[in-house]
Amino acid sequence: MSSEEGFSSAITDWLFINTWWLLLPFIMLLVVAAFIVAFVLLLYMISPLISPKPLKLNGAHVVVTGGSSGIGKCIAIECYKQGAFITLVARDEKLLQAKKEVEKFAINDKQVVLCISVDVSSDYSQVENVIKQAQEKLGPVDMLVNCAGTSVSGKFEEVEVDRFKKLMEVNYLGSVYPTRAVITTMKERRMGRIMFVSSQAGQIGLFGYTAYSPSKFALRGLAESLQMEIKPYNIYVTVAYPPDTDTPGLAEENKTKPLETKLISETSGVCQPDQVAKIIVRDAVQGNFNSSVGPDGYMLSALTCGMSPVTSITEGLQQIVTMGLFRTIALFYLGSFDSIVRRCMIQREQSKAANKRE
Ligand SMILES: NC(=O)C1=CN([C@@H]2O[C@H](COP(=O)(O)OP(=O)(O)OC[C@H]3O[C@@H](n4cnc5c(N)ncnc54)[C@H](OP(=O)(O)O)[C@@H]3O)[C@@H](O)[C@H]2O)C=CC1
Ligand SMILES: CCCCCCCCCCCCCCCC(=O)[C@@H](N)CO
Repeated sequence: MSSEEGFSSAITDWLFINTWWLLLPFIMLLVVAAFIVAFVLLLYMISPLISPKPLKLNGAHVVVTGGSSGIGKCIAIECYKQGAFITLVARDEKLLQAKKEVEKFAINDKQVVLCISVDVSSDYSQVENVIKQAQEKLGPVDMLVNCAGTSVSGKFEEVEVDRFKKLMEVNYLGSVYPTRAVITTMKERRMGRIMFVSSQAGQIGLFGYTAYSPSKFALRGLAESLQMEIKPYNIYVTVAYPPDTDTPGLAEENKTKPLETKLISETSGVCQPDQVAKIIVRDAVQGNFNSSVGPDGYMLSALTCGMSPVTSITEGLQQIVTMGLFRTIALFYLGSFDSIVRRCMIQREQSKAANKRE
């Protein structure tokens, strides 16, 4: 080996080592950049999962539509027990009786229950006016509970055609109007809670609920769209999906309920309104998008979560893990609902035939 060759290989070695070292900062830069990208992606993924700060009910102004009876009245009582100021909204004289009942649960002598008589579904300017009056008396609304609602059950062709419109007006527009009336102030204050009381029949369409279910499904669409708009303003929406609940409303509905609807609804039993109210208020205070009652309610909510927002990491994980299992269980339920409907039909036809023979 000549001395010249030895010299050039020494230079190449030297150059190689030097290039290596020259590259090292770039490699490190790449690694750091990759970490930053991964971190930002992770933050991006979990950002919708970060739970909001709970709302303090003590001293808050809570408006409850449908607050003169059933679930609404119990929600008002639950909030009053935690120190809230209440506005009860409904149409008729049950209001004054309800006011007295709620007042029994005062925890301090400053608390007030205000009653407002209005039909939440007929005229927006009227609703806007009464909300203004309530805000003048008790301050800006911190939480709006849209609970005014009514139901009709019956076979599609037997439900009066007017009823389809009426239910959309009361259950859907009757929730749009009060929400529209409070939203601007809530956005200005960058705080608030809006609750919609849907129903398990707003997650699954059932025999006998062709008029009622759509009006409750509609609330979910409204809630999802609205939540995306108002989340940056720190306002949180909750949709509650209660099962049958022992209220004057249910008693009225039961008078004309088809046997099929009764048998199918029995699956998730009958709840007490005060228990339902406790769960709903807890979820609204925490800012949970979804509020369900009981094991069937839990399964239905996981199963129908679709593209609805999540409010905790555990909720998201539970949905991911349980989806397939719950769908499998659901297929059995659907099979049993179909067989209830078929059995009822056969029985009816047999008794009709027997009546003819007589
Ligand atoms: N009970 C149940 O099984 C279930 C009920 N739900 C839902 O929960 C909500 C409450 O139900 P529930 O407690 O049983 O009902 P109730 O019939 O016991 O009470 C309904 C309340 O809404 C008020 N209301 C009805 N229509 C209007 C209107 N147009 N304007 C203003 N207020 C009105 C009523 O007062 P007034 O008549 O004086 O106006 C009353 O205060 C409803 O939306 C219902 O669909 C959901 C799942 C199950
Ligand atoms: C894994 C899947 C589980 C599936 C469980 C399905 C249970 C269905 C029961 C539906 C009950 C509907 C109650 C409607 C209540 C209502 O809104 C009216 N009473 C209002 O007056």
